[in-house]
Amino acid sequence: MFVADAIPGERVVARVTDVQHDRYWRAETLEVLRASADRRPHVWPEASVERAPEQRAGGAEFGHIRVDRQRDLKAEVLRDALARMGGVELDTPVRPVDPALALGASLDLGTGYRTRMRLHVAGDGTVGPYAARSHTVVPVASVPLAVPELARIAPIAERFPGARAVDLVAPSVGDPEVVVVTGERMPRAARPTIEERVGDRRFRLDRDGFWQVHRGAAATLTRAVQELVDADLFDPRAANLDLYGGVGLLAAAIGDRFGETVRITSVESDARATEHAGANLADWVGARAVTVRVDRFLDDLAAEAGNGALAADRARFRDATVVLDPPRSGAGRHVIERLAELAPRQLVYVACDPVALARDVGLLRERGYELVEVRAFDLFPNTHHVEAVARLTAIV
Ligand SMILES: C[S@@+](CC[C@H](N)C(=O)[O-])C[C@H]1O[C@@H](n2cnc3c(N)ncnc32)[C@H](O)[C@@H]1O
Repeated sequence: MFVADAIPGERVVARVTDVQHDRYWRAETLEVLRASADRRPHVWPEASVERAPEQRAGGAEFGHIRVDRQRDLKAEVLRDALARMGGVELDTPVRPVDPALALGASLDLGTGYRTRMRLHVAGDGTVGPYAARSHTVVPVASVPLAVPELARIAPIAERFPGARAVDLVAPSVGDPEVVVVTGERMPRAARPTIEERVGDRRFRLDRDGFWQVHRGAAATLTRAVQELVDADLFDPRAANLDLYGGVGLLAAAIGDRFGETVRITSVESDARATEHAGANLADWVGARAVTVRVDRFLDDLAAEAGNGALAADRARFRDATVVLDPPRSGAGRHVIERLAELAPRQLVYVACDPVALARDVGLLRERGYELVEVRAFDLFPNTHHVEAVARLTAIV
């Protein structure tokens, strides 16, 4: 039974809300009878267990737990998923974002870190987050997970009749913005762009395009990918890949680590992101960005191989390093099978869902890869989410 708003070991009164699944049910806490020593006042008063469940703001479902216990719980989920689905026994601590990269976020409270946040709009124009597990808009007096400059300008007391949503965006370069989403489609070329800085490097992207949410996330993942790639296995001339590449963040991480001669192709399905990636990666003559779904890209490579690709081409993939950073659902069986056929030397897998990662690790282990190392980062404090970066190498 998954009991929302409780902590393992507590005694609570809970209401069962979902009995549709064979293997688990869901419930929500109504009252805490014996609290855990790790319970604290919720960081977001409107999400507190003292409110009726349907009036609790969603998006901060761990906010009632001390932050170090939150990390332990996430580490347990990762360990359990890797054991059950990946077939690997591995203890991976979940690390807080390095304070030097967290730039003002509170590591003790897990607040002040979100550079992106969506407020939803109710029928009467009021804005707020959705209540947990529903589409009811909950009015709030603050947005504590947002970076301070967004928290200051969040129009939580205003009304936006007719709008679909209100997006808050705080890029690392320039001013924070409030964007009223109306649902009208803007011509591609007219979409506003923003700039993000990671170390000394700048990335351009659409204002509503994908970028890592935590203020320190892009730098944390850049560093993790750079440290996890095994330099002895890295060949700058191989057909290196950055799959699900967005605007080129992780291809640039590889480029910055291994120098200007690096060959790497960033593969991304969103055409606008790829256009930006092309420009963001201009420092490397051997870097390119292509707009295509990863499964299609790998299918085409497989078809070429079937048509008698040159041995030299096949070797360029076998010598390659592949970074992949798929959406929450993970890469999945088809992509993993195709990747395993190309047999690159090493994979660095960036995952925002430990269960999808564990499933894909299991599939890769059945196809000649071993899991060498996993690092996990608390890029979403006060939520159940955790980011993990794994290195797998081909067993020769
Ligand atoms: C988690 S983001 C990672 C982006 C980038 N690596 C970064 O860190 O900024 C996943 C990206 O994959 C893209 N994407 C989703 N499904 C895809 C697919 N089937 N093929 C290619 N790209 C896809 C999304 O548009 C998004 O940019």
